[in-house]
Amino acid sequence: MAIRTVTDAIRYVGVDDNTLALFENRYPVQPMGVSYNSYVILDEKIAVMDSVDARAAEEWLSNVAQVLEGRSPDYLVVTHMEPDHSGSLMRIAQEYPEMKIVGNAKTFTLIKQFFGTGALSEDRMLEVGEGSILSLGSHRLQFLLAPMVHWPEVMTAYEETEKILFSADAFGRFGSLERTARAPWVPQARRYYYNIIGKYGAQVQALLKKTAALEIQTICPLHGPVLTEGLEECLRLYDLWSQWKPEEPESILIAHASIHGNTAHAAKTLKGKLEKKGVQVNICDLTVTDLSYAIASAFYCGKLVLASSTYDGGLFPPMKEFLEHLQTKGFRNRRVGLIENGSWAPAAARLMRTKLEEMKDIHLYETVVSLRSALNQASEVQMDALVAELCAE
Ligand SMILES: Cc1cc2nc3c(=O)[nH]c(=O)nc-3n(C[C@H](O)[C@H](O)[C@H](O)COP(=O)(O)O)c2cc1C
Repeated sequence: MAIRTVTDAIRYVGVDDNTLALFENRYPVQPMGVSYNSYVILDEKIAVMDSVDARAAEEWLSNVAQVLEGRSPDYLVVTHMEPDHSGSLMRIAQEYPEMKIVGNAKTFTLIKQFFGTGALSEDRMLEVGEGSILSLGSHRLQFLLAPMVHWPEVMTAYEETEKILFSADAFGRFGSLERTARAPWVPQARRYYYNIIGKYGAQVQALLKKTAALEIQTICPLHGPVLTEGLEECLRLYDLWSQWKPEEPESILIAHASIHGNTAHAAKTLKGKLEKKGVQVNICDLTVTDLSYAIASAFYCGKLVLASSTYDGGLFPPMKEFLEHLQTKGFRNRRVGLIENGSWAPAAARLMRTKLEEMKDIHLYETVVSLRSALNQASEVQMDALVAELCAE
């Protein structure tokens, strides 16, 4: 039971999931867990804001019932239909047969796709659109559509009286409320943003333009803590991230994928040389680091050095996957240096370049460090030239 008070009239009834291994069956969420957030607005009319993953249905329904104290909700607002927020929709719909489901036209299409055309009777569907108002009494929800942030039917709701933005997945972060109560918002919000929403920067920008006109005192996202402090910083970062701008333009991430360790050694040597010049350097071993963390680190820095072994005439798979994931998430607007290794026919630099050339606004440094098995005098000269280029701008 994790009922929390957002304001006198608004309660958090979401559920922590501390046992899920992979969010979206892909992104590790251990040991921090994840929360499926849901809120109840108590007024003359009662609105439940979103449901939760089916894994958490029982606990959520019990939380909702406790807050309702015998009343029935009038509305379930569905900000989007992704199953981690809609998996319990039919359960609550059955529990409270008078309750209407509030969504936009696309929401109802998806409800029919997920649950069948006859799952909800037409008279239970209350369709809203851009700017629609749902009055609950002293609370009024104004709907702002946010298509493709990051599903087509996403909408947010601004509660005008208490100046609360129910932001759907925007401003969410990994980490259950219990386990990450004192953790800073930014690191897991960044990893969540770039991996889950990152591709849709233009659509996030469109949403930010709409919210800029609102006075927002609280943001209630669908994962992670309710945001009441430091909102300006959260909004600033979302503005930056959604334009694919680095947080630290001068910082360098060295990401390496090495089979037997020689390429990794070269990457570490480069790190040492750069640090001697006073540069802030992060290093990431792609063979042991989960992609979602590597992606977040790459977007954080303005400069990236990729170091990869050649593998059967191709890229060593951890580097290949990293580049593909970067591309999917819209990686752009960065300066990139290359280190390749190959014992008989190195091809990694050419292959990395080809992939990077498919991305927008990538500036490749002229010097390529090409190793034949291990770093030697000749390749170290190349490395020093790359260091000079990396430090020149
Ligand atoms: C399965 C396998 C395939 C490889 N394929 C190539 C290749 O196609 N071309 C090449 O030049 N080197 C190839 N290599 C050699 C690697 O690139 C070699 O490990 C590298 O030169 C040394 O760097 P490392 O210690 O970082 O792995 C291959 C090595 C392995 C184990």
